[in-house]
Amino acid sequence: MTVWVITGTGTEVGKTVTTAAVAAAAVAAGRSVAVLKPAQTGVLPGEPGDAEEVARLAGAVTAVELARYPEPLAPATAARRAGLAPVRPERVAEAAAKLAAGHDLVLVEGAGGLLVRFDDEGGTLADAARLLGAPVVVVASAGLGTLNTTELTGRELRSRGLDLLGVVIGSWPDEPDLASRCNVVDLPVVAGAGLLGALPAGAGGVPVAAFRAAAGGWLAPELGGTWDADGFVAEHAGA
Ligand SMILES: Nc1ncnc2c1ncn2[C@@H]1O[C@H](COP(=O)(O)OP(=O)(O)OP(=O)(O)O)[C@@H](O)[C@H]1O
Ligand SMILES: C[C@H](N)[C@H](N)CCCCCC(=O)O
Ligand SMILES: [Mg+2]
Repeated sequence: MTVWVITGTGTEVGKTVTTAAVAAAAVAAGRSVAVLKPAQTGVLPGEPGDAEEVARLAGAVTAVELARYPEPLAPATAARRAGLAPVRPERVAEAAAKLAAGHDLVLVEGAGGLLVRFDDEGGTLADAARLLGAPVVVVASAGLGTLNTTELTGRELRSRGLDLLGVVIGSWPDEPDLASRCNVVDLPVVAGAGLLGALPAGAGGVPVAAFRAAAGGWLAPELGGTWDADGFVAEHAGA
């Protein structure tokens, strides 16, 4: 039973669509998969959250959300303002471990970036990853600005004794600019870990059959796919 924590260099970088691609590749390989979204914010009761979006895109996965809060804010802030109980890292770890007992692969998607707080005591996804002893995948943006946020995230993971599996570019543009093309070389260097995939921009919006058929081609073997980092860099690295 494997647990991977999926964080990002921020919000809207492509964590959900990357989680869905990893789940889809695992399901295609005959593995049982669960996705856990500890704290979903910015959605109302009845609206689909990230866990449901992963299930929609990836197919037969167990989708679990521990709490949801109406305002599109950090979970700690949203919980406080809603007068609702926050999610604690200990509960996240407990829920993930329980899912791991019944699934080959458990994917835990954070909210926003690594240090976004679940609660007002400073509990974060990093604390849950530590409790689980689970490695972490960082989803990063492609363009200018990503080197700083990726290096900061990698340094924080290592300072906490967490294992950084690697970096996935959550949305690779159709027409990558110079910074994006240079970043494919520099991202693994500043992260101190390999580039493990690149999802094409808009991947979350393709028909699900196409998503499931293509997902493995966006991810490196370390994440269950066939994507070749060296070939991608050779094709796109900035001239
Ligand atoms: N089905 C879709 N169709 C088109 N665009 C989408 C779709 N799903 C996501 N996106 C876009 O892709 C980008 C990344 O969204 P995504 O939900 O993956 O971010 P995230 O990192 O998971 O954010 P969060 O911190 O809220 O979990 C956003 O700009 C979003 O609007
Ligand atoms: C609402 C958004 N889609 C995410 N669910 C929460 C992102 C919190 C980011 C907090 C911050 O880093 O400022
Ligand atoms: Mg998400």
